[in-house]
Amino acid sequence: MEEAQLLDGRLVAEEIHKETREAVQRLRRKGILPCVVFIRVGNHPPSELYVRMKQKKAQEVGIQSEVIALPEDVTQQEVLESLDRLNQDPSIHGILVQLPLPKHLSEKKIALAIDPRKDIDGFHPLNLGKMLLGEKDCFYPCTPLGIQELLKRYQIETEGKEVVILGRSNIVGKPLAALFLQKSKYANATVTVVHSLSQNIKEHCQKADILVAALGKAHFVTKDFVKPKAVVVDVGVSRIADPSSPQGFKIAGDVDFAEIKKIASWITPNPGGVGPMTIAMLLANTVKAAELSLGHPF
Ligand SMILES: Nc1nc2c(c(=O)[nH]1)N[C@@H](CN(C=O)c1ccc(C(=O)N[C@@H](CCC(=O)O)C(=O)O)cc1)CN2
Ligand SMILES: [Mg+2]
Repeated sequence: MEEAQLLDGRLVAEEIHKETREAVQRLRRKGILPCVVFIRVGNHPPSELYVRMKQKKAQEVGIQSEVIALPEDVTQQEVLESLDRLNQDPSIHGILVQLPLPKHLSEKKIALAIDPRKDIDGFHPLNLGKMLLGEKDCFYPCTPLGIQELLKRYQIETEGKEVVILGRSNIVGKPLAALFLQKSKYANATVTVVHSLSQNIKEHCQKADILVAALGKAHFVTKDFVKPKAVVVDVGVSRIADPSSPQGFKIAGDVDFAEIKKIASWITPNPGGVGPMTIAMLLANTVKAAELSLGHPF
């Protein structure tokens, strides 16, 4: 059997960044300079890396950005005060608080404190609710949006397909299920969400035409989970020990790529699949926020 073709997230993300750069130029001609603020709390090396990556890409597409690095022991009140100030500032279009947060901070209260019109992560309950209803004048979470966009750019149809999602996180599994259920192009799927308390996990996965692994367990999905010719999307990232690498670790996806690429029809590499798409959609959402600030309230 032929090997799976790659769903190249890096390549597609670059295409999207190019479109974003053009949109930024159009906004600049109208006197709007899109601007995003990234808030990071404490010292969490992966978060530091992801925020740096976001900032670098923002700069490349012409979006102004600022990072606010708050100490590990910042209080909930101080975070809320920073958000309040950013909400009030009309020169700022997008606000993002990098997750995960230290235990003493409430992700829920923080998501709720971001003005939904600046919530480029799409984590505010208003945006999540609107997404569930299929509204468009809102923000969808970037990883689910990136997965759908990746399938779209490779013209992989989802209509009527069995989509199985492994993992029910608030930032990937749950919103992705809502997205694929919509009555729209690159949705209209039959969606199953499988999680740690599900029974017969492997059997559910074996039925998938499109299998999305988002549980964060290195190489959990082995080839016996995958139907021949299925489309496999690998979201999870784990850092696993690797004495041969200078950092002492390497990135491992949820999927056993080497084995599954022999039976799938399409597969995302990891790294180089969903991750870059997440950042591309984030900057696209930032442009959307700047466009909405031109006077389309929601
Ligand atoms: N506020 C948010 N927090 C988090 C989100 C999010 O969407 N909003 N998602 C993840 C982390 N994340 C973005 O923030 C993210 C993770 C990974 C990548 C990425 O491009 N990874 C590279 C590999 C990089 C490496 O580790 O060496 C890849 O997949 O190729 C982008 C974004 C949790 N927090
Ligand atoms: Mg889970």
